[in-house]
Amino acid sequence: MEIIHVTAECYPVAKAGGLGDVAGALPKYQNGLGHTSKVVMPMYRTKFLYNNEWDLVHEGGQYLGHQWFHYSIIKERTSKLGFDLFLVDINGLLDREKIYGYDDDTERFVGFQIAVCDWINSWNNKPDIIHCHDHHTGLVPFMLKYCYSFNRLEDVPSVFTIHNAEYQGWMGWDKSYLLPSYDSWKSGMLEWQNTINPLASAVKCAWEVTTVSPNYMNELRYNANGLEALFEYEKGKCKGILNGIDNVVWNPATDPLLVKNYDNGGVKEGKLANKIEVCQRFGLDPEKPLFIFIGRLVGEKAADVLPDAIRSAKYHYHGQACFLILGSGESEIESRLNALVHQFSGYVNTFIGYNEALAHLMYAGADFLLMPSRVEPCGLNQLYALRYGTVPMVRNTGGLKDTVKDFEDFQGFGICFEQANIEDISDSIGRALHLYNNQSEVFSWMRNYMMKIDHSWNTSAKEYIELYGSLKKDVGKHSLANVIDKKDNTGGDGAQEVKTL
Ligand SMILES: Nc1ncnc2c1ncn2[C@@H]1O[C@H](COP(=O)(O)OP(=O)(O)O[C@H]2O[C@H](CO)[C@@H](O)[C@H](O)[C@H]2O)[C@@H](O)[C@H]1O
Repeated sequence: MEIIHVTAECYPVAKAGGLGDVAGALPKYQNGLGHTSKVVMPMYRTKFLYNNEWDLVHEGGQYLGHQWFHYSIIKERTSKLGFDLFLVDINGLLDREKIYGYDDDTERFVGFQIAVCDWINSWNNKPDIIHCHDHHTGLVPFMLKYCYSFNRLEDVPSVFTIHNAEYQGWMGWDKSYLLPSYDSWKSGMLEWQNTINPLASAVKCAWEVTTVSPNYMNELRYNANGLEALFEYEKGKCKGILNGIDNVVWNPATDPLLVKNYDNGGVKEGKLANKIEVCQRFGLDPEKPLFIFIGRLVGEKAADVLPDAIRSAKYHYHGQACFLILGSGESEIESRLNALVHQFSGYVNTFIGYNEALAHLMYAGADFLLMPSRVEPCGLNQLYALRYGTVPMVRNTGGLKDTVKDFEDFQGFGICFEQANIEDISDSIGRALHLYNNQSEVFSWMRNYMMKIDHSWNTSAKEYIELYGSLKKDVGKHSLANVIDKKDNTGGDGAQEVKTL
């Protein structure tokens, strides 16, 4: 099958979080299964762009609202990432240093989606699947179905994967003119609660919707930042497929970013060498267990609770532990964490910013990884921690619940707790310290066991392929539904009409 992934991020081209990791790995594993999986994303001004060679494969133009824009599609010459990578260059709109965070992000990503649809529409063949990721690509399923210019693609199955439903890409109706002209009876397919909601639109229009873990799929029906009723209604076409990890990029035996590589056999010595390096860099004591947190410093990750939870643990357990936090986000959380560094110098330190190399070293050097997330659709950090022999400490939510089992349960290998509050986090740190100081045999068994768990993309890449296969079989059914849908211009939901066929 020929699959085209449409995404705003892809590691190592441009990554802001877990979406980049998934888009950089899943296509490679799908190609390994004998398919042709490709990635198309915006052309930002990144190191990857300047350090690689590119061929121009297409040029085109379209309207973004009333303004005509020209776009180019360039392809990385050697397919060195294990898949064909295409970048969309829209001069002045996409070619910026950051991925997100501009006032005109709405225009940027609508322009990107129009260019992608226009480009695919120009192919001689049609792809078997168009797989879109998160709200920045959420209007593509609508455009394929209802925008007149892309009519030819209406029978191409679209899959939409939700990496995080907290962010939905809301835009006011005053921006609807940005979209290519569409069947106005279908404007209901763009809307949720009086605004254009690209994530909701994708859930309505995509042929199949996936989330990045099964448990998160269930949770969305009662906690989806306002979209609960939609997920309940569309549950028939929604499925959770657990994320995997790229076992080549994340392998402690070969990772070039570590000071010492190790595998199961040498885990104790290997981790110690990396821990000494981390501790020296941040003025921490390598004799003490090292707890780390890596991620965006936002409420969703419960980063706001961290400063008080660490302070509480510091008092309760008399400074038996060291903490290192890597991340950036809300400035208030950043300054509260930095205040902690001054208060507990030698015990707590931070790196405020984004640093991929340091993240690898920290997964290798730490003893415990804290993930108290309030919302965690899958979570990759805990999977990296497992692979590097670092005990994950997670709140029982989303994908964390699907991937970590408490060490006091049968064959458990992590530490789980229920609430993202000071007490639960601090108590868990107490349990971790007890494990580290008094149960060394259990601790080393856990390290060995967790490093052997296979969380690579092998299984999940196959699950996606099976899903695509089932959609290909449905092409006839969907085309017929579209015909009926077009005759019945009531603005109703296409999914309902499929059921009545
Ligand atoms: N300051 C920093 N420096 C270096 N590296 C940093 C960093 N901050 C984060 N990272 C890295 O970014 C990635 C974070 O991935 P996560 O899956 O844990 O969260 P995220 O919320 O971004 O992803 C969303 O999408 C993914 C993918 O589907 C879901 O797993 C997740 O639950 C969902 O919230 C990891 O590779 C981590 O090491």
